[in-house]
Amino acid sequence: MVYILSQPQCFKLFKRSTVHLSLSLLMHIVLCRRCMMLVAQLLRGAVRHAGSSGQSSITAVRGVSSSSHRFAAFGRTPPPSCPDTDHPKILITGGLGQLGVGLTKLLREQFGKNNVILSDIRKPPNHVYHNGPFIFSDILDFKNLEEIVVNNNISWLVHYSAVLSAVGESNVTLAKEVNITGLHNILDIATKHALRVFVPSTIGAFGPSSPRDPAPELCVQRPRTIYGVAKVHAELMGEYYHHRYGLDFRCLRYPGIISADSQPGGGTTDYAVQIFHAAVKSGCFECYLRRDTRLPMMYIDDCLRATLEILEAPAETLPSRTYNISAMSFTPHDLTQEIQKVLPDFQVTYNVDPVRQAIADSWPMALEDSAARRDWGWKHEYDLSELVQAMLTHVTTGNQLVQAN
Ligand SMILES: NC(=O)c1ccc[n+]([C@@H]2O[C@H](COP(=O)([O-])OP(=O)(O)OC[C@H]3O[C@@H](n4cnc5c(N)ncnc54)[C@H](O)[C@@H]3O)[C@@H](O)[C@H]2O)c1
Ligand SMILES: C[C@@H](O)[C@H](N)C(=O)O
Repeated sequence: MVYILSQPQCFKLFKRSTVHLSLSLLMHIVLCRRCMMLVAQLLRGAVRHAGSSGQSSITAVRGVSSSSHRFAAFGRTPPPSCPDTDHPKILITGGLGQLGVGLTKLLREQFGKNNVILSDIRKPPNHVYHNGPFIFSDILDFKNLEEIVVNNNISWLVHYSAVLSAVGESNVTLAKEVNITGLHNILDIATKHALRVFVPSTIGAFGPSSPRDPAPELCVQRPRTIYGVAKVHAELMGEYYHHRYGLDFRCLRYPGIISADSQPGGGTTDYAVQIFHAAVKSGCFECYLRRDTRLPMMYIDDCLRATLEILEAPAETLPSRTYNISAMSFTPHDLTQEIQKVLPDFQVTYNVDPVRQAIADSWPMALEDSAARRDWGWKHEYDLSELVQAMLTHVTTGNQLVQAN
């Protein structure tokens, strides 16, 4: 005899957390699709469990249907009651931006696919969705964020959600909400649930009265953008929570990050990504910054490795909780010349955007990062020539793949 259950019937069945589902009973019922996924998870856990204890029945997970978010997460990640190893369980907010997908890949390689949950308020592309756990999370929704942290047994939180410098100047209200109110939610939840929390800061946390060449770790910070003001606020709040409540807060001031397979999200340094795509596709590029605008920059692989390194660093090696990290500094003209060594016909023209130029002029030309090198062994691998080689190779290969498909 076979029983076919509808979704509500399945919910009822699983809601009774004390019920024991025997394997023979399961063989006679056909569950709805979502519940089949849950049962598969339970069976996997039971097989592991049976291997050690010899039991052959499965206890339904308590309260499994009490929340749709929790249920969705169970469908895609192991239940919190069966952590597969001692690895941290990591949540990345704002993970669909320029940096999040790459960091997710690196952290999954290090800690296991199911231990890293990517989240954002946008719908992920198919290849991201199918690559590991993804969940909707709006950092402005405190309750939803806390529920995700608790239900998934999160121990580390990487907070990437942000509104970047140029977009922030065009929508100050949104930047205040996401970059300040959102950060408060993150710090409060991280403190309440004893999480390790990583919040990136930026060269944008310095301003025109900061020393510019190079900007040291500790100096005057009076940024002129809402993005920069929010990042100084994040640095200070994180350090305050660390000293006041013992929060394990870790922060790196990133330079402008350059990546081949992810697009920048509306910052002032975006030109340094766009230029490579233009060089490969059309052989010409119109730059919105002046040719002599020198800014600190870094290849994404170095940035993500630095992030993993500070996340893993033993607390006693971190006398400071906010570090500069640096790799190279260049102007649009320097970058053009380096690209022209490979693509001699590449042409760049300049059409300066006054908003982004004013932002860039208020930022440092270089960062001083000796504390990171001394305290936790930071070392960059990519200088300008290696960056250009890597970017041109990746962008060209990416283009060929797109054309081939
Ligand atoms: N990319 C860089 O050059 C650079 C340099 C310095 C610092 N940073 C910092 O690194 C972090 C990641 O940068 P990025 O370049 O990937 O940013 P991005 O702008 O590309 O992505 C930010 C993500 O945040 C998400 N987001 C916006 N509002 C949200 C909300 N309410 N809830 C949840 N998510 C929300 C967006 O959907 C987006 O996917 C940011 O904090 C940024 O300030 C980046
Ligand atoms: C520098 C960094 O914070 C970001 N890329 C921006 O330009 O806004």
